[in-house]
Amino acid sequence: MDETESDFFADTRKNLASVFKKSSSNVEAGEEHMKCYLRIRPFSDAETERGENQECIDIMDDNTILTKAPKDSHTFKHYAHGLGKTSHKFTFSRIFDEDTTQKEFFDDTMLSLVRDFIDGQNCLVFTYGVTSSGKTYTIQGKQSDAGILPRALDVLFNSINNKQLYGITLKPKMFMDVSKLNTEEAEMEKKIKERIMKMSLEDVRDETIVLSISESLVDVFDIENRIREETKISVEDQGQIRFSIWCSFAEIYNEQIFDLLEPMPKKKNAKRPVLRLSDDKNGSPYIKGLKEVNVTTADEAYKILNIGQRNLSTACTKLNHSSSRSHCIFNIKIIRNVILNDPSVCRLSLCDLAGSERSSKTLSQGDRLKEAGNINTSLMTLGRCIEMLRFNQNHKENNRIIPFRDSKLTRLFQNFFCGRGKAAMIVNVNQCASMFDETLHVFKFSAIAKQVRSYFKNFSFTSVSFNCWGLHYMNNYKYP
Ligand SMILES: Nc1ncnc2c1ncn2[C@@H]1O[C@H](COP(=O)(O)OP(=O)(O)OP(=O)(O)O)[C@@H](O)[C@H]1O
Repeated sequence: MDETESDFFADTRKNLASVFKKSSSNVEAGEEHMKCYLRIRPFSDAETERGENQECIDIMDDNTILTKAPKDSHTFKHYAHGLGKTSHKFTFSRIFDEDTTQKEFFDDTMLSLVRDFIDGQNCLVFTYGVTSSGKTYTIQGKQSDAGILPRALDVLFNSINNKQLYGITLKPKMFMDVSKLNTEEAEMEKKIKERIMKMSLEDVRDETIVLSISESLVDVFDIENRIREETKISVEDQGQIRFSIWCSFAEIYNEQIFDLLEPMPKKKNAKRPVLRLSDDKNGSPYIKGLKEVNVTTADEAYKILNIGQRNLSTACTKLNHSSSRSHCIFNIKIIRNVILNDPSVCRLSLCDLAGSERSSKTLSQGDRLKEAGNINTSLMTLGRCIEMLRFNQNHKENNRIIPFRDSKLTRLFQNFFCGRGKAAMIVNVNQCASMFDETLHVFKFSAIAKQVRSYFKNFSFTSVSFNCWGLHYMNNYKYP
């Protein structure tokens, strides 16, 4: 190659690299402590009547609370026997009191993550708290007052509205790969979507599992009348880009994974198909066979959420009639198709964890006890992973194995904790005196979690390769 030619290629490479860089993603690589938000829910009338308000939680400022053990709690009794303390101080990235509206909560916590997600970052948000503490209310909310998930969907579609990829030509696969679809495959995808969208209440009527439909979902199919989030994030600086959005919804129940977009089996005693975890070529775990549905509007995505919610198995416990006994993970994937570039994928996962209380509190028996045991196993594993992550970050020379593989939940979270995304935790609490000991556990868990640093990379930029005029660009990603 003579000098002029090599100059030409060098210039071309430079130009393309700048196009590539600009249009692929705006998110910088970095490191930050995992955001840990506390949301305190108001007392219900019944709780007030029962005398649950004993001023156990005192909000000192935007970041600090002081807990005071009520007289009937184990914590207080231990103290009376000379063990421990009656009051503890905890800090959070931000504390939201009982008067915080859904809109305020979304704007101050989730909106920046949605911005990162639209810019190409993988993000995980999970709620942690005892049963009836407001986890589902925070994620899903009500039709008239949406939680962070429907609002995130609105912001996403408001932002990419006129920049959607036409037709179903690409589909996400595995953790964050993408495949090209031929005409037949595209037709198949359309049919799968039509089938899912047609699912209605009738499909779950015969179900033998106890199903409890949350009050927030009574009018789920009156979607046109829902209140929408109007915020929009500009994508103009992302160059010539087209977006394609895909959703999936999974449930982990008794350490088994189910597709919430799979119709409930009609026959009595028929079992729901169990899905398995698999690793992609980068070692990233993903749920094999989980249906991913192409959605073109926020309303479609919202309908998917509600269809999945209807399929969700719930068990009645003494504490909360409609208490959710499973971990539910709603995934949104964006395929970013940039001119001169291979498509790339980023994902936002929102996980509504099962209640963190111990089984004795919920008077669980038999199957319910097994259920509660498994919930606690995965939450305990999550606790151990978070503790080990913190240990490893403070002992770089003496790293220990993080037990991600000990539960399905932690395997799925693994990527977000290991440099392939950002994670944020929402701690939900009620202020009931009778739940104080359990709530204190939640605070102690969050005290460790908030010390974990998340390393994140601009993954969509670093993992993409492209070919042009014989040039080949490939960036190998090294995990921190
Ligand atoms: N911030 C809030 N403002 C008003 N009501 C709330 C708030 N948070 C929760 N609630 C109400 O409290 C009750 C329990 O909330 P929710 O069902 O979200 O709890 P949960 O933590 O998801 O429980 P589970 O783990 O059993 O599913 C619901 O009736 C919900 O509407």
